Parts: sequence; C-alpha cells; structure tokens
Amino acid sequence: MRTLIIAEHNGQHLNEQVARAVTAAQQWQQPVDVLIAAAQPDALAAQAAALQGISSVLVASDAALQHPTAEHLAEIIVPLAANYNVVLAAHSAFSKNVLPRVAALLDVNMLSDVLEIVNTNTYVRGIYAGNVLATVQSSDATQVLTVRGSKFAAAATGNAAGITTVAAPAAPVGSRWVAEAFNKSERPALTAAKVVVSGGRALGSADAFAQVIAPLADKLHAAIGASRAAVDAGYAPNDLQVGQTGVVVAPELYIAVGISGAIQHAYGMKDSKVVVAINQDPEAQIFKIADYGLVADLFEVVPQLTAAL
Ligand SMILES: Cc1cc2nc3c(=O)[nH]c(=O)nc-3n(C[C@H](O)[C@H](O)[C@H](O)COP(=O)(O)OP(=O)(O)OC[C@H]3O[C@@H](n4cnc5c(N)ncnc54)[C@H](O)[C@@H]3O)c2cc1C
Repeated sequence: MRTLIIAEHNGQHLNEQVARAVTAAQQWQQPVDVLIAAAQPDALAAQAAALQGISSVLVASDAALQHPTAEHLAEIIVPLAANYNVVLAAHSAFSKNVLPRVAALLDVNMLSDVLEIVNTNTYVRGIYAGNVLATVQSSDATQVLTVRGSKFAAAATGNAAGITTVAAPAAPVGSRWVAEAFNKSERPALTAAKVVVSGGRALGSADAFAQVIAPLADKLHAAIGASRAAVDAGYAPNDLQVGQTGVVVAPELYIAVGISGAIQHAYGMKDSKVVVAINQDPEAQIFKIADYGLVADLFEVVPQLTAAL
C-alpha cells in the first residue's frame, strides 16, 4: 500500500511543515505520494518532487483551488484514498479543517496531532493539554492522521519524483470562499520563527506590548507571542496566542515575559529548544519548564536586556 501526504501551501510555496510530514511518512516503509491541490500547481509540484522520500506528486488543478475550501479538498482526497492505507498531513489550522472531513467521509477515526508513530497503526498523542501521553491503536483500513511537525526533522531536497495529474471534482455548492484578511507584519511568522518573545497578563496593556515586548523582539528578529490572558484582555491580537487553544510553537529560543506557565500555555511552547522565563514570582510554574529563569520585574529588566543586545 501507499501513503498520501496532503500538502499545505500558499499558492506559491509549500509550507515548510510538508517536509516534516514526509519524514513522518517514512515510518510505514512504503511509497509516499504528495497531493498538490492548487489553481497553478506547477511550481508547487516541482518543490514537492524535490523532497527526498517522495515516490510521486499528484496534482489536482482547478481555478476554484486558488482559494480552496476544506469541503472541496475533501472531495478531491476521498476518491484518491482508495489507493492509500495512510493519509497524513502536518498538524495545522489547514489540516485540522480538512482531514477530519476526509476521515468522516471515509467513516474512519481521525488521529490528530500525533507526536510519535510507534508502528503502522499505533501512535503516541498528548491529551489533557499534553500532560498525559496516550498510546492509541487504530484498526481502520485507512489511517487518517495529522503529525506534530516539530517532532520530525524536515526531509532533505534533491529528489526528482514523477508528477501525475489527478481529477479535481468541481467545488461543492454548499460553501464558497468569500474573502480573507491578512495581518501584514514584517516579523517572521509565529509558527516558523526561530525566536519567539511572548508576553503575558503582567504586561497590563497593548501599549506595554508595543513598548516592552516589540523592541526586544525587533532586536532578536523574533516573532511575538502572547498568553491567552493577554489576548483576552486585548493586549495582543488573537492570532498571537500560544497554547492549547492557540498555536503550537517550537523555536530555538522562547522568551516568556510575565507569563505564569499554566499547562494550557506550556502545551504550546514546551518543545522549544531553549526557554527563558522572566517573572517576578520565584514560585511561578514557568520556571519548571525554563532553561534560564530571571526573577525580576519585567518593566525593569526587559528594557535593560533590549538595550544590552
Ligand atoms: C480550556 C482552556 C484553554 C486554554 N488555552 C490557553 C492557551 O492556548 N494559551 C494560554 O496562554 N492560556 C490558555 N488558557 C489559560 C491558562 O490557563 C492561563 O489562564 C493563562 O495562560 C494565564 O496567562 P498569563 O500567564 O499571562 O497570566 P497569569 O497567570 O495571570 O500570570 C501572570 C504572571 O506574570 C507575573 N508578573 C506579574 N507582574 C510582573 C512583572 N511586573 N514582572 C514580571 N512578572 C510579573 C506573575 O507572577 C504571573 O506569574 C486556557 C485555559 C483553559 C481553561
């Protein structure tokens, strides 16, 4: 049998998590194909074909795929799934939208945010905000799963896999793309940044985010993150929320400023390579996760740190 990877992209570039999904897919020791569904798929197909470990790239092309809906993608994937015993993607807002629909249409279970593939149908995944690791086994004929990208190295390039065209059924009439709004930022994307500086409730205002967190992030060419308390209070926009109900990040360096380290926040950042915590409470939970801790008033030390860099 074969494994099918659903590739996330922005119309021009593959998401860097696709290469990580390719590494995860090698665990089955069977041919791995990548599906590119796009309005103009040529450049994307070439990028996918270069990934080591890919047997072939399947291309579904349709004008409506300029802005694909999850419903449309599911219509493309489900007929293909008959040839595959594994359908997988890197865990993201994109795959969380598409693959549960695929699993439902195939009448199989969805295995989300897999951290480790033990064998061909057994997986480790976090439950209770990552505090408990559950080992689960699926007896479904088709395994539909998303994998945590940060747990798998990115596949190298240098391959020249074949490219095959597959049918793209027409977009379903029940839903259609209307518009999208992007937050324009010069900063690196939160999920791809090598350094993340996150602020918590202790900042006390959006102004403090701009005056204390942003200058430090600028110096480090970092993305800005926030705790849910900071987001709920309106100090930072929703898309910066790190944690169980926000995004999961695993940068080289994560600096938590005025964040207590609740389990729901830790879920989103504890795989970071190096964690630095600045908190005035020496008992704060965040110090249990941190590699380096500074017990201090953030309003004193963060500007000093920024000035020293
Ligand atoms: C279902 C569910 C999902 C959730 N999902 C998320 C999620 O995705 N992400 C998330 O972050 N949270 C999430 N939460 C909320 C989480 O439980 C915490 O409430 C939240 O993370 C707390 O944010 P905080 O650390 O900024 O605030 P607090 O817990 O209030 O911590 C503020 C910290 O700042 C320190 N401090 C105060 N003043 C200063 C100063 N001047 N200098 C230095 N330090 C100072 C304090 O000592 C304290 O440790 C979720 C909760 C639930 C129930």
